[in-house]
Amino acid sequence: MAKPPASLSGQDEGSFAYLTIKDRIPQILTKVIDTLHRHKSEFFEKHGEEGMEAEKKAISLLSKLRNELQTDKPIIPLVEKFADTDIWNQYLEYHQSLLNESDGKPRWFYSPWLFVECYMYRRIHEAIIQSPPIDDFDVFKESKDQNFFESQESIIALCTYLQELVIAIEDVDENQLKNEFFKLLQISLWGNKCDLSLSGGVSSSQKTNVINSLEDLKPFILVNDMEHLWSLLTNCKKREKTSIRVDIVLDNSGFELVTDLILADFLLSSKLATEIHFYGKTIPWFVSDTTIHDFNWLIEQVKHSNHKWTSKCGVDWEKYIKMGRWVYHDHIFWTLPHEYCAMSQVAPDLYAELQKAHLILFKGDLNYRKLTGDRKWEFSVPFHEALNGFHPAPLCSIRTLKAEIQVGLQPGQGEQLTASEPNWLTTGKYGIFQYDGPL
Ligand SMILES: O=P(O)(O)OC[C@@]1(O)O[C@H](CO)[C@@H](O)[C@@H]1O
Ligand SMILES: [Mn+2]
Repeated sequence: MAKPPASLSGQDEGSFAYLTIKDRIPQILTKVIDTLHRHKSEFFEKHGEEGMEAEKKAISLLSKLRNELQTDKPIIPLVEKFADTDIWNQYLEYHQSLLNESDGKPRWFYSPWLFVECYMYRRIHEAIIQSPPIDDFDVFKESKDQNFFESQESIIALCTYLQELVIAIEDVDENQLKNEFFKLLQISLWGNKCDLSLSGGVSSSQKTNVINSLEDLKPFILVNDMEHLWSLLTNCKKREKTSIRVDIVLDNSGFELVTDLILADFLLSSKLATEIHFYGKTIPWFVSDTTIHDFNWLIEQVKHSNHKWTSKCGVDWEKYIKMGRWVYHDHIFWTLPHEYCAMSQVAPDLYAELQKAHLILFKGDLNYRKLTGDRKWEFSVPFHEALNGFHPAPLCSIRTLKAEIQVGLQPGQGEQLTASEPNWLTTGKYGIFQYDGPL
């Protein structure tokens, strides 16, 4: 197989990677520092003087980090001892070994963007865990929760839609069922527009009812493999009958997570699947990504809604978890900097888990970057090739485009878009359902 192309990186001045490292990441760091400041009295109430000292320590570590970044200092090893520390430091050494002597050390604007951006979030976590007793503070929790509350109207509309569908599901014919499946897939796709790291942590919630916009948004789906997903699941149903497992590698909490849970509920209610496995992040990640706390918190909120159909969703979701029909998994691999083609080597247990799925849905932009290695692929390279050997089970990326990477387009399609709309890759306006697996 030919060597994969070079990584996206901050070396390319003016690129989205460059602008992210130069502007967006420092902005996120500043916001984190501000969040800690604002929680000062809460830390004092909870932990007394010690809490205040911890806040100071975390802020000084984060200010140091911001300075390292802005002056393009070398990437330094992690110092604390956490479950993933050695793997991170080995990864850093590996990148060091790739450089010639004249290149110096891995640096913020020089090394692969995927590496330095993941490293930044890991260093934020390091600053927090080095600052007990506030070492379990999630610096992004507030904005994730705010996104959920600001999206209330859309959430209620979606929950109502789902419950009305579920009541009638026995009478829905095959064609209608397919139509509903496609609708809920698209809702989950456009739910990915709402991540908070793209907006530099500034609120980005869903205020309109997305169900009514689906037809208008269709032209913006650049790769649409929804039919393959339908064939795959209906064929599984015809053949296997007993168990059909769909795994969802989650992305953002708040509104996007609701759209994913609605889809997951529909898969069970329609019997297109019999069990759903979710994967979240073990540490706060890329501002809005889902941790187990966010997952449980959101279901609890939905359950206690004073809207009848919304709370019915929460009650059902909790029941699915109790029955083991919904299973949540944690794994440190998801917050490492590795491309997914390295998973079978770095996290063979996780790879083996994913192999049990009949279909894996990868939500969001960062998952796409890791699936394709965040490299400068030509737009027309087949998705299968860009996956570079990562094929645990049939899989599909459901992503709105928020980074300068896209494969599997028709010849000339990417170039045409670039000519007419220079920012098409990074605004989240376009989306894909990109499938890889047997047809
Ligand atoms: O994975 P998500 O939530 O869809 O997007 C994460 C994201 O905002 O972070 C990166 C830049 O900071 C971009 O690649 C991408 O837009
Ligand atoms: Mn995200």
